[in-house]
Amino acid sequence: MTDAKILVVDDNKSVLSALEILLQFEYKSVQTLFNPNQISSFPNMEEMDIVLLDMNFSAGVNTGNEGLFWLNEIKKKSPNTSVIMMTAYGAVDLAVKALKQGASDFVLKPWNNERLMTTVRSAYELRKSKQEIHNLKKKESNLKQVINEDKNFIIGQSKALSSVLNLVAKVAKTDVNVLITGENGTGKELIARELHRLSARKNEVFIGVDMGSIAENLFESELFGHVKGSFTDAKEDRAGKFEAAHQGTLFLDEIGNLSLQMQAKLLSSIQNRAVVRVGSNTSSQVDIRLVCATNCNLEQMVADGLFREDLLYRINTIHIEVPPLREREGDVLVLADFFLKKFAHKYDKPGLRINNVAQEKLMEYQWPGNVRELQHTMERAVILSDGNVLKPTDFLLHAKPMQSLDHQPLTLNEMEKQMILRALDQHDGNYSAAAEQLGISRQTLYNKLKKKHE
Ligand SMILES: Nc1ncnc2c1ncn2[C@@H]1O[C@H](COP(=O)(O)OP(=O)(O)OP(=O)(O)O)[C@@H](O)[C@H]1O
Repeated sequence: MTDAKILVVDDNKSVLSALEILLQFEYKSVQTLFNPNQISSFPNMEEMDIVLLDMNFSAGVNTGNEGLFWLNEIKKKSPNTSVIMMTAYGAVDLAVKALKQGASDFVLKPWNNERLMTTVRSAYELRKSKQEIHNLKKKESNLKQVINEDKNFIIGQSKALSSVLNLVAKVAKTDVNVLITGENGTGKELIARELHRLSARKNEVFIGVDMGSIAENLFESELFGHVKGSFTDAKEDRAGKFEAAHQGTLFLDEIGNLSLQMQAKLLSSIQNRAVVRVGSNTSSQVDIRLVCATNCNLEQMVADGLFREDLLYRINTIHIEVPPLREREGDVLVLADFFLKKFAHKYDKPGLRINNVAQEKLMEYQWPGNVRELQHTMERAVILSDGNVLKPTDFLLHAKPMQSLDHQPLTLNEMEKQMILRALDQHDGNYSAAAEQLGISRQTLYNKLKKKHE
C-alpha cells in the first residue's frame, strides 16, 4: 500500500466509484468530489499528493476550459500537488495547454487501468521530488542564514579602524577582487566577512579556505573538486570550494603560503572564473567574489621570486590594510570591555571590572598578537579571576609591556613608565606600596601616571 493521498474530481458518479475502487488497491487514501465547486473549500489541498481532474464538467460543454480553470485553482492552493487531467475528448492542443499550465500528465477516457495506474505512479514520484526540492531549498536557506549569522561584530572606534570600515562599505557593493593584509590576529577574516555581509551576495554562502593548511597533493581537489575514481580516495564526485562558493564569496586566507605551482593553478581558475574537477575534462563556470588575505608582504615575495606578480595583480584590485591594534588609539579598552562582558557572561561571572592600573597595563602593552591576543588574555583573566576586580596580575602578557616591537632603545620617559607599571604589577595595583618601592610619594606616582595620558 502506498502512503499517498489522492483526490478524484469528476461529475460522473460511476467514473468516481470506478476510479475509487481501482486506486484503493494501491493507495491508502482516496477521496472523491462530485462537484468541482467544492475544490475552493476543500480542506488541506496542500496535503494531496495527486488530483485526478476531469476537464469537462457542465454537460454539453467540452472546451476543456472548466478543467483548466479548476487546475489553476488547485495549483494556487497547492503548487506541488501533481494534477492529472482526464478527458473523453482527447485533443493534443488541450493536453499541451493543461501541461503548460502545470498539469503533470493527461489521461484519455475511457482509460486503460494499467496505463492509468502507471501515470498515477509517475505523478506521485514527481510530487515526491518536488517536495524534496522544496524541503532542500528550505534547508539550504536556513543553513545559509546560520552560516552568515552576524555572530562577529567589529568592535572599535579608532580613526584607523573607521577608515578601514569606510573603505569596506564602499568596496562591498562591487564585485572586485580584494586583498586584505595585516598582522596576525588583526581581524582580516572579520573584515572579509563584513565585505560579504554588506554585498549583494549576502544571502549566499561565504566559503573560507585556509590555504596554509592544504597539503600540496590535495590542493586541486580541495579547490576545484574531483570526479569519482580520479585518485584512490576519490570514492565519489565532489565539488571543490570554488563551486561551493558559487554566487557567494570565496575567502582564500593565508594566500602567501602557496607554492609557485599552486599559485599557477589558482591563477588560471581566477582568470577564467571556471574550474575543471580533477579527473574531468569539462570546465564549469563559477560566479564568485574573491577575497584573499595574508600577513606576508606579497610585493617583497614577488621581488624575491616567491610569489607570482600576475597573481598579485589579479587578487589585489583593491587592497585593504588592517592596522595593528597598537595603532588603533583607544580601541584596546573598548575591546577589552567587550571581551570582558562576553566572557563574564560565558563563564557566569557577572559584575567583573578591570581596575585602573590593569587598564594602564593593557594600554601600554604592544599586543604583537593583536585582537586575538587581547581576546585570549581577557578570557584567561576572566576564568582565573577570584573577586570582582581584575588587577594587573590577572593579565599575563608575554612581551615586556613597554618594550617597543622593533627593539628601539627606550626613552627616559618610557623607562619611567615601565618601572611604574612593573612596580604596580608587583604590588597587585597597590599605589602606596608601589610608590614606596620607587622612592616617591603616592601623589607623585598618581601625577606621573596622569601625565602619561595627557
Ligand atoms: N575589531 C574586532 N572586534 C571584535 N573582535 C575582533 C576584532 N578583530 C578581531 N576580532 C576577533 O579576533 C580574532 C582574530 O580575528 P581574525 O581571525 O579575523 O584575524 P586574522 O587577521 O584573520 O588572523 P590570522 O592572520 O591569524 O588569520 C577572532 O576571534 C575575531 O573575532
